[in-house]
Amino acid sequence: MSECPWHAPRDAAQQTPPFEPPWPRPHDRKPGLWARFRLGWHSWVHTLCARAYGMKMGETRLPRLAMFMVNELPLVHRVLDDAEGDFPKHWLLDDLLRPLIGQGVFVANGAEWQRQRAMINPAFVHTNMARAFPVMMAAAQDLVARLKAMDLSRPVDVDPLMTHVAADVIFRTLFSRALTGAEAMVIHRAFTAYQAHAQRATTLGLYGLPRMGFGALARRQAARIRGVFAPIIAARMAARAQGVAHVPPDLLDSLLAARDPKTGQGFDESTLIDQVAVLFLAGHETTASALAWSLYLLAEVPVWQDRLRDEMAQVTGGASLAHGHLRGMEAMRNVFRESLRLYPPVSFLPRVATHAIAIRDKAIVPGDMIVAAPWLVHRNPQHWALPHAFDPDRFTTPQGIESARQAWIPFGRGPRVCVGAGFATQEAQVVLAAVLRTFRLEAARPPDLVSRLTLRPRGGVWLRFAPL
Ligand code: HEM
Repeated sequence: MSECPWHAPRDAAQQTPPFEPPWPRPHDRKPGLWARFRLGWHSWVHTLCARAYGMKMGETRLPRLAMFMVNELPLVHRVLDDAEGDFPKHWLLDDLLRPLIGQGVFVANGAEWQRQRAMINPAFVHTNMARAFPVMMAAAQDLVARLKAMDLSRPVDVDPLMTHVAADVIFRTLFSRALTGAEAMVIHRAFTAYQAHAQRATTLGLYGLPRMGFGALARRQAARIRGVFAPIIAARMAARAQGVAHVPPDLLDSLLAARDPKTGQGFDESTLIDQVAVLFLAGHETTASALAWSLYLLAEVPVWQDRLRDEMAQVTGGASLAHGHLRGMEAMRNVFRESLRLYPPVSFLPRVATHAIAIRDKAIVPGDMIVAAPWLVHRNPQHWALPHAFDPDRFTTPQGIESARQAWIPFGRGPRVCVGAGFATQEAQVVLAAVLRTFRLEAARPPDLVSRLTLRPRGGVWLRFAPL
């Protein structure tokens, strides 16, 4: 049997030592309350000490909150798989996100969550893979055109470019039109500022301190983001009221047609904007971050760029990418998986205890926060060999496949698992393919990172692009 080039055994010269991309070095000892406040003001992963990465469960007491971090797999699974509703989403998420997404499906709990899901589930037909493929291709081609039009003699920050392409994909899926450059800029800037203000407002709240206007600043940025799509929704609702149908129907149409199975009621305008905001934000911010990190990792390890180009050539035979090719692009999927492992865009999943419960030796009381953190689970040496190293091939070994099943949770797991995982993976394949087929990448400098609502590069991801 001839050897498949992208499953070939690793070339020792190329892979040893494996590349270890930047991550915040942990503290030797758990920082004290004031140090945690100062560090957490910017980014929660910067508060972690070395022991946290291998611990089974940790406890942190803040003035307004007791927080338990679960890191042992059975506990992580118990919290996320929660069938009894013992661990619904924590109010902290609601606090962080309400100005942006109201009480949309991402933060709702219990019967209200079930009602919203029943209403919006039919709309997910628009995120069907074959249907979404041409939309993704069009957005990826526009990205390449934007790159070609730039001055490539200098390093380029791919962070806003990835926000643009990911927001463009979800915008086209929702509204059947491309996102403009001006809209993309508003969204990127406003969301970056929103994350900083919301994080500060919440941190102050957790320490029992006044919010010093950060809540109002966050609300202002949220209004700028919602202002991008509110007029589109209002116009579509007005047209519908006059009997003018949008052809062909898109995700927004399906949300407009959604009905509560019990009452037959649709969404009112403000709740509809909330749901659109959930899909828009959940659907692009995370994917944009994952794409920026994927490009950075590929830029640092050029041998992986070559492997992906070889894989594409093999699978497509040099033709343009078709939906049917994606299945065969396993190395590409593994690069994306590894990027999500190292830099999970949703780095912590906060839940709240609804009743008194003992976990290990901890007595948890109602209202305590229980966190499962993809950031820690993905870097726990008990689950992953060389956990801080970039090694997409780990997903092809029996041990890696088992780790992926148990300890790879970038999309969460259980009843609240991400509904867009397949969509995001396909989108990543399409965008990475379009970039790698056109350019050779080189990292200009290692990026810094910051973890707030999402884990993002700080100060941009600066790469050099050389046309192929
Ligand atoms: C790399 C990209 C993505 C990542 C890493 C990601 C991650 C996640 C995670 C971790 C959750 C669960 C949160 C929790 O348990 O607290 C989630 C939920 C969700 N995601 Fe994603 N997501 C991505 C892309 C998308 C896309 C493309 C869409 C839509 C097209 C989407 C829509 C949603 C929605 C609606 C929920 C809430 C589901 C519910 O609670 O019923 N996500 N996502």
